[in-house]
Amino acid sequence: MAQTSMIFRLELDHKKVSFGDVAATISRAGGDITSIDVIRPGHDTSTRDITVDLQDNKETSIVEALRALDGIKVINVSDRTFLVHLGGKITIQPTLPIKNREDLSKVYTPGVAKVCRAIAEDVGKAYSLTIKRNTVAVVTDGTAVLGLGDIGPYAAAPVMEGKAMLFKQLAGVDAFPICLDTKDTEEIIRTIKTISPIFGGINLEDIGSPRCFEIENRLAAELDIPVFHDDQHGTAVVTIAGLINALKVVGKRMENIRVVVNGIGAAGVSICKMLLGAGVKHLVPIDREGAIVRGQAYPYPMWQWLADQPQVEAQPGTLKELIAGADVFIGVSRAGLLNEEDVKRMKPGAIVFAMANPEPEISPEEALPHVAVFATGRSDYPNQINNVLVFPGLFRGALDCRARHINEPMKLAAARAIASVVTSDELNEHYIIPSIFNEKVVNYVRKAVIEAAILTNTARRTPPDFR
Ligand SMILES: NC(=O)C1=CN([C@@H]2O[C@H](COP(=O)(O)OP(=O)(O)OC[C@H]3O[C@@H](n4cnc5c(N)ncnc54)[C@H](O)[C@@H]3O)[C@@H](O)[C@H]2O)C=CC1
Ligand SMILES: CC(=O)C(=O)O
Ligand SMILES: [Mg+2]
Repeated sequence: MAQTSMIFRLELDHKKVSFGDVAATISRAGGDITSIDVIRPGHDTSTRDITVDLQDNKETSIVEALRALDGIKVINVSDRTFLVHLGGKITIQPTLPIKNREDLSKVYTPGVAKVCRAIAEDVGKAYSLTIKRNTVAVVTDGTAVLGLGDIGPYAAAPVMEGKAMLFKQLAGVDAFPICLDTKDTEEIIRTIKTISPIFGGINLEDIGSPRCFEIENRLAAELDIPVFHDDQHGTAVVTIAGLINALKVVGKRMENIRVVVNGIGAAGVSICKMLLGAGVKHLVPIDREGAIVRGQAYPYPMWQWLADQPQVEAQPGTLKELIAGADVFIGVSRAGLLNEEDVKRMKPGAIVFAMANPEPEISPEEALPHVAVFATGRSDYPNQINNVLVFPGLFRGALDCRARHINEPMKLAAARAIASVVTSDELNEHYIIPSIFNEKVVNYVRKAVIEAAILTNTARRTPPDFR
């Protein structure tokens, strides 16, 4: 259950109730008071805002317990998570003020016309004379939002705004959320192509599989700016980074481990591909109907591709059956699919990455006593394996060198760069992956991505610090 923070605005009648009673009541009902603000002091009554950390499901019991106290009026309850979303989370700022007519005639008509003509003569100038060189579209159709599923384009917006904030804060990239009200593959491709002139890159987000594969492949082939489906490749890159370091902790090698990947959708397919590229020889991909088995026929091209790989096991079975004897479990599926009995049957030195968001495949409380390394996609536990470690630095690098594409060598370089941020002195089972607030991450990823882009001839420009 997720931890949240609420503000309870209370009016206290001092003749009937003390603040000590209020604090004890909140604590008994499962809340942890983190701050108190006096909104209206008074001799007989006072109004206070009490900020409380609590489990998501405890709000009602705290309100009921407070209402049951004589002398307390609950005026308002606000969820701090909702408060930070009021009015949205990003804005657009001009780069210079328009103070007088002269400024106006330069940034807008008539002066702007000669800049327009210059770009019309040479569209490459869009990179130097418009926002294109630093702007990325974060595009979704709202069909696979976190692990919440098909919640639609309006409900997807807070996630896309969050990604845009992270792009800006972590890497200085201007990202704009675009939530499309269509699930039609052709319409999505056409729309993204149509809006692409102003963007230097396209970050596809939370588009359900299998449509996401065709959308990304077609756009990458038809556009000359990088197109990157974050849930596929961002997730795969950060997973490989985490695995490189987790294997060092348990003293195992890629070639010898048996890896179960559960959820062969957008993230799962790309993770499986990168695992094979990284040298894994025993792979068990599993979806709802059980294992994807070597030699069988499947309706989706990506599943068929997996079934044709020699490293994929030929053994059918369910997740519960096939997790026995695994060295590594990687979950990019749904909440709560495993229990402690399942992870107990893994090999000694087990590594579990339960990455479904917002709730993992198994809770840390259940898994931790039985596994050597445990990670989730969440920010409130150690070892956060989340694609936020990837997309800011990766796009920073791709934009800075004007990469045409984001290719496999660039992704592998990014994974190794993220892993290398954790030094051998720092590495331990609770610290296999750096924090997103570690300032080295974006710089290391950017550098590695630019080097790989230059080496693979996909860079169209050498940034000044690489000359
Ligand atoms: N930590 C991170 O950075 C990331 C985590 N994720 C999480 O991974 C999950 C999947 O995301 P996507 O791949 O984008 O979604 P998706 O919808 O493309 O794929 C999900 C896959 O899981 C399968 N699945 C559903 N229930 C299952 C079950 N009981 N057993 C086995 N497979 C099952 C579905 O059939 C589908 O193939 C979500 O919870 C998402 O939040 C995704 C991207 C990044
Ligand atoms: C982190 C992310 O992109 C997801 O859970 O979908
Ligand atoms: Mg996502």
